[in-house]
Formats: sequence, C-alpha cells, structure tokens
Amino acid sequence: MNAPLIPTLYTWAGENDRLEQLTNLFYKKVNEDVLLAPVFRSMSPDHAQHVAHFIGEVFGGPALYTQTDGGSHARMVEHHVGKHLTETQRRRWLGLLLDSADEIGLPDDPEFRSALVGYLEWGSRLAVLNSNVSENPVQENAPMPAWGWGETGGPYVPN
Ligand code: HEM
Repeated sequence: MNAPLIPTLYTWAGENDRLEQLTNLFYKKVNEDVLLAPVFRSMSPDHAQHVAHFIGEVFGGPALYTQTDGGSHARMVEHHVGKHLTETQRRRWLGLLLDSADEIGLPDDPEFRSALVGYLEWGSRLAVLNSNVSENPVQENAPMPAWGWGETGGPYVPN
C-alpha cells in the first residue's frame, strides 16, 4: 500500500493567493500600529508580496522569492541587519500576524497552527538577533530555510 501523500504547508495554507492575503492584511495592521509603523515606514510597495513569496517558498511552495523576486536567504536577512528590533516589537509583530491569520480564515487545525507558530517564532527571533549585528551572518549562497509539519507529522486525518 502506498503511503498517503502529505501536503506541504504551502498547499495546506491555500497557496500564494492566501499568503498574499495574509501579508496584505498584516502590513495594513502594521501601518496602523504605534510600535511597528515607524519600523516599517520605508518599506517598498512590494514588501507584503515579497514576504508572502518568502514564506511560501519556505513552506514548500514555488521559488517565487528566489526566482521571481531575485531574493535569497542572505538578502532577506540583510533587510534586518542594523535595524535594532526589540523583543517588544517582535511580540507585537507575531501577534498581528496571528490575528491576520485568524481574520482571513487560514486553516486553524492544531497541526497547521503548530507548524505556523513554530516557524514564526523561529524566524522572528532570528530577525531580532540579526537586527542587532552590523554584518550579515548569512552567506549569499546559503540555501533557503525549509519548514514542515514537525512533530505532529502532518495534517489531521480523521480515522
Ligand atoms: C519569520 C519572520 C520574518 C520573515 C520571514 C521576514 C521576512 C522579511 C523579508 C522577506 C523582507 C524583505 C522584503 C522585501 O524584499 O521588500 C523583510 C524585511 C524587513 N523585515 Fe522582516 N521578516 C521576519 C520577521 C521580522 C520581524 C519580527 C520584524 C520586526 C519586528 C521585521 C522587520 C523587517 C523590516 C524593518 C524590514 C525592512 C523593511 C524595509 O524595506 O524598510 N521582520 N522581512
């Protein structure tokens, strides 16, 4: 018997359209937030789309960030270097992203949310660490991170 095909987090989330919906709402909230608006005041008009592409690629989707946007893991990290982000800002960032996930109705099964929060905790803590160094610690040819279902082992399947 063939093993069941486990979808990627990208597929489960609803692919690129859903991720762009998520980041568009998120940056709308960021722009209205007293703690975060100043941090993102110089972001480019493509920022929300680039972040959706980045997350989608990490979640097993097409290489939109590295191919279409010409990005890389190192370039993503470079955007944070020297920004001196704080833990308070990170917590607000995470809270607004999870609020946005609820508001657009991103899948809320325990398995997906566990993977999503795990990734966002990891990535946002690295962003704060990288924002407090003066030189990019990541080499230009470093691979993109890849995230999967983790210990839960995949989406819930009824018996
Ligand atoms: C999983 C966590 C994160 C991911 C995947 C991520 C991803 C990205 C990406 C892809 C860019 C470049 C966007 C572009 O090309 O236009 C970027 C820029 C940036 N990120 Fe993050 N980020 C994360 C966490 C954070 C956190 C926690 C903060 C602040 C609290 C933050 C603040 C910024 C800022 C200030 C920029 C530069 C904006 C500008 O262009 O002026 N990021 N991020």
